[in-house]
Amino acid sequence: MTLPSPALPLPVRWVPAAAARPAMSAFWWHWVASTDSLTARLVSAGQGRRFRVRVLRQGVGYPSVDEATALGLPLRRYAWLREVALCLDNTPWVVARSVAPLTQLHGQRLERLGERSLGSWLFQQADLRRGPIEVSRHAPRFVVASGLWGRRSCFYHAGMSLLVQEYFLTSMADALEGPSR
Ligand SMILES: C=C(O[C@@H]1C=C(C(=O)O)C=C[C@H]1O)C(=O)O
Repeated sequence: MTLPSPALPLPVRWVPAAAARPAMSAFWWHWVASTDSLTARLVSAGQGRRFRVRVLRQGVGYPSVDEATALGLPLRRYAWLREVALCLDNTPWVVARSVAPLTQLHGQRLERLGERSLGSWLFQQADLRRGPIEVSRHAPRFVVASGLWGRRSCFYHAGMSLLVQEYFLTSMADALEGPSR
């Protein structure tokens, strides 16, 4: 019998936010279920700490199976991928990975964002729609730091869909004196 290679990542299991709520403190529910800009919320919660988007990785690649499924994209189709750490005073509070099918970009040069927040651009788009928020307790592959809750949702703008996954780190709970769940 051949065992699956340990190098193959397990797919991350996502559930609707409401299904995760009983296991979540009110503190984290407030962060996880919010549908406005996380960037804006972090700036405000930072209380004068300097907010910075640190780009960890950006470019063209293949989405994972669960990412492709969330976007309704056939497997092995190229996408634009962006992984960032959202930092306050240089401490990462959230890590995020965004995935957009290449064929839907219609000339949008998202790499030009650089260290500007994707959220601050997205939330300026008048036609922006956001799909339902899903939650996971399992750290996705792109997260190396220890985290508490992950969430994801798709944004839709000008014929483009963009899956945004955000993982809240223990450093954020520590800084805000929030609970660990
Ligand atoms: C979607 C938002 O944008 C945030 C900023 C990101 C970036 O710059 O890559 C990625 C995900 C989000 O955490 C938001 O602010 O709500």
